[in-house]
Amino acid sequence: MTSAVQLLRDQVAKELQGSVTIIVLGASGDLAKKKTYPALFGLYRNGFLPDNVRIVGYARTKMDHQDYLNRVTQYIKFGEDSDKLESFKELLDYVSGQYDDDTSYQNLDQFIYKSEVERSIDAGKRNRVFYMALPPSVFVPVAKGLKRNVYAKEGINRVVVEKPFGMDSDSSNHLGRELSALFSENEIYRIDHYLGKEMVKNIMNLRFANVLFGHAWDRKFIDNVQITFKEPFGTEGRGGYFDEFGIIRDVMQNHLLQVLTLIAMERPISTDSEAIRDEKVKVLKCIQPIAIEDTLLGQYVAADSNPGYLEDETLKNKDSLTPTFAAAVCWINNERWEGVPFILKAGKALNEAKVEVRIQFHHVAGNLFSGSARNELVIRIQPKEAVYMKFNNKQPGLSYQTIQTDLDLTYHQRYSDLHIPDAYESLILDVLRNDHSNFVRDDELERAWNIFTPLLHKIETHDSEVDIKQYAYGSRGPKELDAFVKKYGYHRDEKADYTWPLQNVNPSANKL
Ligand SMILES: NC(=O)C1=CN([C@@H]2O[C@H](COP(=O)(O)OP(=O)(O)OC[C@H]3O[C@@H](n4cnc5c(N)ncnc54)[C@H](OP(=O)(O)O)[C@@H]3O)[C@@H](O)[C@H]2O)C=CC1
Ligand SMILES: O=C1O[C@H](COP(=O)(O)O)[C@@H](O)[C@H](O)[C@H]1O
Repeated sequence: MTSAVQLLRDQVAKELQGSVTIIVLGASGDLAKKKTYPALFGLYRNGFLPDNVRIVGYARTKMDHQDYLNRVTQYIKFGEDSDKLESFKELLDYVSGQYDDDTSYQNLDQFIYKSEVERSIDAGKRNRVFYMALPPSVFVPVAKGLKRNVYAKEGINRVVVEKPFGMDSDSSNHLGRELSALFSENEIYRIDHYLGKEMVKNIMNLRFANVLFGHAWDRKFIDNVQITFKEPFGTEGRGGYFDEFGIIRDVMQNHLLQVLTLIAMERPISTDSEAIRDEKVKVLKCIQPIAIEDTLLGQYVAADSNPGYLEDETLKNKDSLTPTFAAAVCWINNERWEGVPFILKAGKALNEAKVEVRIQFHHVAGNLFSGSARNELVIRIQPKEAVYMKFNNKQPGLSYQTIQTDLDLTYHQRYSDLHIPDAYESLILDVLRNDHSNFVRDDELERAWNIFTPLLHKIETHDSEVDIKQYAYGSRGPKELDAFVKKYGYHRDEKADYTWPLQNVNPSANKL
C-alpha cells in the first residue's frame, strides 16, 4: 500500500467520522448505471469508502431489490474481484418516491434513519451525501425536498449537482440562488467530470513544477492554443436532451472552458481549493464574450448508412438548427495572453475519439534552419493519455536536414501497471475528502456563462449572422475548419510530414 493511498483513506475517515449514507437521486437513470455506481464500486474496491457506509438509490421507478441490483451493476467491470462485487451489493438499498412530494422524502429519511448504519451510531455523526444524477429540470424541487426532509441534523451534508447548471447566465444565476438558499457553498459540489480526468489534473503539475514550461507560457512564446473534443458517434438516443442544449452547452461551456482556465490562469498562491478557484475566476473575468464572427458552427448529415442529426428518432424538431459542432475563439485580455487565440473545438459524429490541448509556439526568430516547423506541446487527455513535444532535430547520419520529431511521454508505455481511475471515481473521492479544488464554484460558473450567453442567444434566435454548416457523419467536421484555424494563426507544416507515432496504436496492446 502506498502512503499516498493511505493518506487519502485517512482523509476520508477523518472527514466523515460516524456513519455515511450516499443517496443517489435518479438511481434508475443512465448516468447512475454508467458512471455513479461503477465509480462507487471502484472506491469500495480500493478501500476508499468508509467502513460504516450505505448507498441508497432513489427514483420514481418502482423496482424490486434484484432489479435495482441488476440495473446499477451492469456496467461495473470487476475483473477478478467478483467477491468484492458481491459484498458491494450488500451495501445497496433502493427507495422509490416522487421528486416533489414531502411524504416520499420523509419515507426516505426514515428508511435511512432506521438503517443499521445510522442506528449503530452512538459516537460521531450521521453524515449524508446526496448525489443528484438527475435532469436539471428537477434539481430545485429535489434540493428543496431534501433540505426539508432528509437533511442530516446530526452530521455533515454534501450535495453533488450534475451539469448542465442552467441554460444561460440568467437561468444559471436563478438555479444558483435557489440552491444557495438551501445549502451552503461548502456543502455544494458542482461536478464537471473533466476536472477528474488524469491529464486535466496534471495540467497544474506540468505548468508549475517545470521551470521550462513556466517561462515559455505566455504571448511572447505561444502563438495559439487549441482545445479539441471529438466524438465518433452522434446524439443517437439522446436527441431530446441534446437538442435543448447543443454542443456548446453540452461540452464547451463546461468541460473545454475548464481546461482553458487551467492552461491560462496565473499560478495560485497554494494548492488550496479556494486559491485555485480564485485564479480560475480571475482569468475568466479577462475573457470577453465570444463573438459570432469568431465561430464556426456545424450540424452533421447522414453518411455511409449513419443517420444525420435530423434523422435521430429521439429528436422532436426535425428542422432543428442546433449545432452538433462548434469551433469558437476565446480572447484573454491580460498581460500574459493578449493576442493569443484559444480555439475551442467540439463535435459529435466526427472521424475519431480524441480530446487534446495543442499549444503551438511561435516560429524561431532569425532561424538558421529556415522552414523548420513550429514547436508544439500536446497534452493528450484521451484516449492514450500522453504529453508530447514536437520539436526540430538534425536528421541523424550524414544529412544536415532539420526534421520534426518529438519528446514523447505516453503513459501506457512509460508507466507499467498503469491504472487511471475513472474521473467520477476520483471526484466522488474528493467529495468524501471535502476537497473542492476540482469542482466549480458559484462565481466561476457565473463568469463561464457570461462568456457564452450572448453567442447562445444569437444562435437560438437564428440571428442572420448565424450560419450552420453541414458536415458528413464520420468526417473531420465542416470543410471550412482548416481555413478557420489557419485564420487564427495555426500553422501546420505539411512538408514536415510528421504524425505522432502513437496515433494508431491501441494502448492496451502497449501495456508493459
Ligand atoms: N448520462 C451521461 O453520460 C451524463 C449525464 N450527465 C448529467 O447527469 C444528469 C443525469 O443524466 P442521465 O442519467 O443521463 O439522465 P436520465 O434521463 O437517465 O435521468 C435520470 C433519472 O431521472 C429521472 N427523470 C428523467 N427525466 C425526468 C423528468 N423529466 N422529470 C423527472 N425525473 C426525470 C428518471 O428516473 P425516474 O423516472 O425513475 O424517477 C431517470 O432515470 C443530467 O444532469 C446529465 O446532464 C453528465 C455527464 C454525462
Ligand atoms: O458531459 C458530457 O460528456 C460526454 C463526454 O465525456 P467523456 O468522459 O466520454 O469524454 C459527452 O459524450 C456528453 O455528450 C456530455 O453530456
